[in-house]
Order: sequence, then structure tokens, then C-alpha cells
Amino acid sequence: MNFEDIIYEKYEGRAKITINRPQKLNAFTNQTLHEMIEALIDAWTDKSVGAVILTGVGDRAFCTGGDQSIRSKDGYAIEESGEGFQGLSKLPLSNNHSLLLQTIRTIPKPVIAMVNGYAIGGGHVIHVVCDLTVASANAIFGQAGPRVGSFDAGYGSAFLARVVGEKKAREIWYLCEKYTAQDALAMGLVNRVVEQDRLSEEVEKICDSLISKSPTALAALKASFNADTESMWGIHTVAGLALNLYYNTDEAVEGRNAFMEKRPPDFKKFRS
Ligand SMILES: CC(C)(COP(=O)(O)OP(=O)(O)OC[C@H]1O[C@@H](n2cnc3c(N)ncnc32)[C@H](O)[C@@H]1OP(=O)(O)O)[C@@H](O)C(=O)NCCC(=O)NCCSC(=O)CCC(=O)c1ccccc1C(=O)O
Repeated sequence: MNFEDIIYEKYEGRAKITINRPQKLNAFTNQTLHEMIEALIDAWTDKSVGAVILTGVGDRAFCTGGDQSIRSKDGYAIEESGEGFQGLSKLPLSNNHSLLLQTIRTIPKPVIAMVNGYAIGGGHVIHVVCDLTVASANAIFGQAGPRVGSFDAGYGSAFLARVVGEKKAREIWYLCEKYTAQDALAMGLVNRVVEQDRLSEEVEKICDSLISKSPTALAALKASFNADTESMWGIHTVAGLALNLYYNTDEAVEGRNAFMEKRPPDFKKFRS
């Protein structure tokens, strides 16, 4: 597969996937997610690879979730996701996002999120399911769904609660505030915070350590850590169906339009 939305590199036992949509703060489309899944499967099946790095191009964003500019009433407009899209790119965005999360969890090699700026919305969820997260001091974390008419009621909420605790996870989703890298470190949302100019160096050091370890031991440990939360995949699948239906409502469209029109949303009339 030719990659357009990501940069995929392999070197010294690592596979590195870099989201390359800086004009949209590395927000993703179906095509982006499809490419990330394909790259992960390549890393999975390549015996020379011992660890995977996920990051975003530039120093402003890791990933800011779904590209709101191509989001329509039926979810995200597939026909606007680029010409010649095929295979997984034909699925609704939420399905591709779910498959990406599950692939990150299932690949029997450690996946490290290198967060170099905003990790927001569906982009935040991606780092949450990675095995490790290393953040630069300028990184900003948060969910945006209830503000922009979206939600991830699967791994995005349930697994987040396992990571930071119930109260904090509810706060993150309900209030849609932004958290600094130091906030994230304090709540156990990231493993390490380093100055921006040392981010790559720190991640490379962690990769050196990982690839010097027994790959089978790491794979077994990853599967074991996953086992306890595996049933969330079922919840996540139901939540994906609900999300696709929700995108078709006036309420969700108001959230999306408010973001695109740079105004506060007005959800009053949707209260029940
Ligand atoms: C990321 C921000 C906080 C950055 O704010 P700021 O620094 O003030 O910069 P801006 O001027 O806002 O942004 C610069 C520029 O980038 C454009 N942009 C930013 N994010 C997106 C995006 N996601 N899609 C499209 N475009 C984006 C922005 O419009 C500006 O463009 P100009 O042309 O220069 O005006 C802030 O930008 C922000 O809050 N962004 C929105 C993030 C967002 O809403 N993400 C989706 C959230 S949905 C969610 O949280 C749950 C759903 C979910 O997880 C999920 C599950 C399954 C499938 C998809 C999703 C999903 O994420 O939708």
C-alpha cells in the first residue's frame, strides 16, 4: 500500500508511524486510519521489528481526532477521504478507529505513543490504548466529544477509567478541559515527560531497552495486561454502532457545526 497520510519508517528494530496531516493538526480521516492499521500489520509481521512508535508530524500535534471538516450527517464523508480509497477506507470512520485501537492492543509488540503536542478526542484515545506514552513538556491532553457532538463510549471511556480512575475519567469526558503534560504525569496518563528537544532521544532510549528484552516475554505480558480489559472490545463495538447513529442526529451536527463555525454549541433544545 502506498501511504499518503502517514510516514512509515523501519530502522534498528523499530517501526515508526507518523501521522502527516499538519494542516489539520494531524486529525485523521478513514484513509489515515486505514494506513495506520496497514503499517501496524506490517510491523507485526516483520521479524526485524521489536517495538513500534506512533507520533504526529511537527511540534503542534500528536493527533486531534476525527477530521471535523469532512464530518457529515452520516458520520464522516467517505467520498471526501481521497480518491481511489478502497478496502478498510470504505468503512465508517468509527469502525476504522475501533480497528486501529484493537490492532494497537493486539500486536504482540510494545507500541509507544510519542506525544509531541495536542492529543485530543479520538487522537487522545489512540495514545490511551498504547502500551507506553512519552510526552513532551508542551503536550496537551483532553477529550472533546460532548463539545463537538461525538463520544467514544468504549475503550475511550472505560479503559481511560482503568488508567486514571473513575472520577478523573468522568471529569475528562464531561468537562472537555485541556490538561498539561505535568497534569497527565500526575494522573498516571503518561509514563514520562521530557523537554520537547529531548523527546525523540528519550523514546529511542526506551526502544533500545525494549528491543534488548525477550520478545516472547514482552508479548506474553502484553497479552496478560490486555486480558483483564478484553471484554471492553464488546462494549466498544456497541458504542461504535451507537456513535454512527448519533452522528445522524441534529444534536451531533450542532456540535460539529459549532466547531467549524468557531462558536459555542447550543445543545439546550436536546435536553431530555
Ligand atoms: C486541537 C485544538 C484544541 C487546538 O486549538 P488551537 O490551538 O486553538 O488551534 P485551532 O485554531 O483550533 O486549530 C488549528 C487549525 O486546525 C484545525 N483543526 C484542529 N483540530 C481539527 C480536527 N479535529 N478536525 C479538523 N480540523 C481541525 C482547526 O479548525 C484550525 O483550522 P483553521 O483553518 O486554521 O481555522 C482545537 O483545534 C480542537 O479542539 N480541535 C477539535 C478536536 C476535535 O473536535 N476532535 C474530535 C473529537 S471527537 C471525540 O472527542 C470523541 C470521538 C472519538 O474519539 C472518535 C471515535 C471514533 C471515531 C472518531 C472519533 C473522533 O475523534 O471524532
